[in-house]
Amino acid sequence: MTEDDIRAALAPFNIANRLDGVHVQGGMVQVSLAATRDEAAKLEPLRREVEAALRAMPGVKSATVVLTAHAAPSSPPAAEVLLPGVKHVIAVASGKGGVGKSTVAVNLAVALAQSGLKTGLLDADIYGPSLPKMLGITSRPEVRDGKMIPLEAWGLKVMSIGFLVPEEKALIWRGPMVMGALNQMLGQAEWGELDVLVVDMPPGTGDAQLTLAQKAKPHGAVIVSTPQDIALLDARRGVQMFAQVGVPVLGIVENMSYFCCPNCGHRSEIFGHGGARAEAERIGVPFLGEIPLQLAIREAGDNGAPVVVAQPEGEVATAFRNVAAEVAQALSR
Ligand SMILES: Nc1ncnc2c1ncn2[C@@H]1O[C@H](COP(=O)(O)OP(=O)(O)OP(=O)(O)O)[C@@H](O)[C@H]1O
Repeated sequence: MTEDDIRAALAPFNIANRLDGVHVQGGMVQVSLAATRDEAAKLEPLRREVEAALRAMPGVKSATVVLTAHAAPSSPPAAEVLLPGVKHVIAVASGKGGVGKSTVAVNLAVALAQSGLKTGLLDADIYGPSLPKMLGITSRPEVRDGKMIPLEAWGLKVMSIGFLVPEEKALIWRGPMVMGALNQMLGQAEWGELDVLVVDMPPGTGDAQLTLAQKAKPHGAVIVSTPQDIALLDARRGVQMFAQVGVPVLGIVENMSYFCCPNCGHRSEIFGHGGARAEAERIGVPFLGEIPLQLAIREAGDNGAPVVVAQPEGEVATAFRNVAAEVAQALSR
């Protein structure tokens, strides 16, 4: 049980701007929250809630949360200065797993880099960090002066939770440990100056996703969905989650939109077609484009060279570049 574990456990409470001190010793925890005298009574229920949550953590023998009666610091919350050199953070998210979120995140990031923007990619998918494989990265980041140096691939700076924990173990990590690792990648990696950092979010709309959305403070989110009804329902939840934390949705991408037989050219709409465009119109967010279901996309991902690199002139690369252009334009607005 470390200070970082406690800080990570406190993340969902969104009290970073009040955190005045965290002390941990032998399973005993004390947390101080800054509050003016006038605020103390109002904050008492929150104080008790935080204390109860800490006491329920495995490994915590005792926990006390105190309100320190002086002015709350006026500096911005810690999360806002986690990435000082990064101009824009974009979250790529999906309401459900397996819809091609990581594939879109990788190709979007490479397309942004190809357009001349200094781009980073952060694989925050705790349920299955797949970006190192998709980018052909086999090494691990160096640590210099206590900071991890992101690896470079296809013009991107890359960090992945997969660098910090073996893929098969990510799932069984406890929440605080996962948040600790994500904090490390957000705050203690040497990202340097970046125009855009693309964050591949864990699929779904649970607590981990919400906390991460708050921590990474994205300037916008891209939601990936297939045309299928069930995936669209989940995508809608994703849009709602970002609205809850005040992150604008830059748009929806429809992945696996259609399939063209490479032999006869016949077009099949395996998961339906056009659902994401209709959904985007319904909820009033931009529709960013359609990506077909194509063998080349899967092969490129498995071979460690994203399709925008492997087949830069192809239909799919063009579709990804159009999505990147829309995203870059939305950010510049
Ligand atoms: N348009 C596509 N055409 C062909 N294969 C695709 C396409 N999009 C994704 N895939 C393949 O589908 C599989 C799942 O994709 P991916 O890992 O990107 O999904 P995900 O939504 O990030 O999944 P998870 O929820 O597990 O993180 C991968 O093997 C990928 O190569």
